Amino acid sequence: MPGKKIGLFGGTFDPPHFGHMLIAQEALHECKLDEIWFIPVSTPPHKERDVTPGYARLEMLVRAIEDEPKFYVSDAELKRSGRSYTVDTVKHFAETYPSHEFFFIIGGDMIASLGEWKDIDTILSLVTFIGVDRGGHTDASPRYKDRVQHLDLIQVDFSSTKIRERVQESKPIRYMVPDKVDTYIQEGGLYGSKTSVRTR
Ligand SMILES: Nc1ncnc2c1ncn2[C@@H]1O[C@H](COP(=O)(O)OP(=O)(O)OP(=O)(O)O)[C@@H](O)[C@H]1O
Ligand SMILES: O=C(O)c1ccc[n+]([C@@H]2O[C@H](COP(=O)([O-])O)[C@@H](O)[C@H]2O)c1
Repeated sequence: MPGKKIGLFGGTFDPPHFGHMLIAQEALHECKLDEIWFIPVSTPPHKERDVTPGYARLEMLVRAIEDEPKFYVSDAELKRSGRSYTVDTVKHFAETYPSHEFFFIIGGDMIASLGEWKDIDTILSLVTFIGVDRGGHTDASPRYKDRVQHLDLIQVDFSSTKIRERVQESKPIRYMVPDKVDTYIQEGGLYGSKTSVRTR
């Protein structure tokens, strides 16, 4: 298989939103990547709250990327039990696809915490980070600066937290998430949504 430039995009995606999609598209274009692989975590390494079951987050991602031929979803982390450490994931992909070049996309809020990631030196030997501005957080510690490529994007102040809150408050989330994700949330009663079954 000829070598490709792959942007790995790990996240909780609870739910996926247009902030995620915009970042993925911009990284693809600006960094001249061939594909983006979205990787939903099984259990987030640094978040303590309960997350929506993996199968539902995976299904939302599959629906979100359906029309974009260069976007893929990987269930590599969902298939592993325990916390989803990035080092295990990038080792798995580097071994499985030795001719590919891997990048790992992260929001600005995560860049500053790279020093706390499990086995960060191994990760840095296998991927280059693509860091995207988010609410003014952008700086990597000097130790990792030359391994993080910065992408200056239109900033979208969306978060999954905000979307979950809006659903809970019965506020619309249209134009914040892909329509198919919105439908999945409403039909499945996710995040406390009151299902709007159209019967009279
Ligand atoms: N609007 C955004 N701008 C820049 N980066 C983002 C944005 N939303 C998410 N990201 C980044 O995408 C990755 C996955 O994010 P995640 O799935 O945890 O979404 P989130 O919106 O941060 O979720 P939550 O609000 O539940 O913490 C992380 O690296 C995060 O920093
Ligand atoms: O491996 C780690 O130590 C580590 C620590 C914090 C975050 N990550 C990864 O960063 C990605 C975004 O995380 P999150 O919590 O914002 O969804 C996701 O793929 C996590 O597995 C990884």
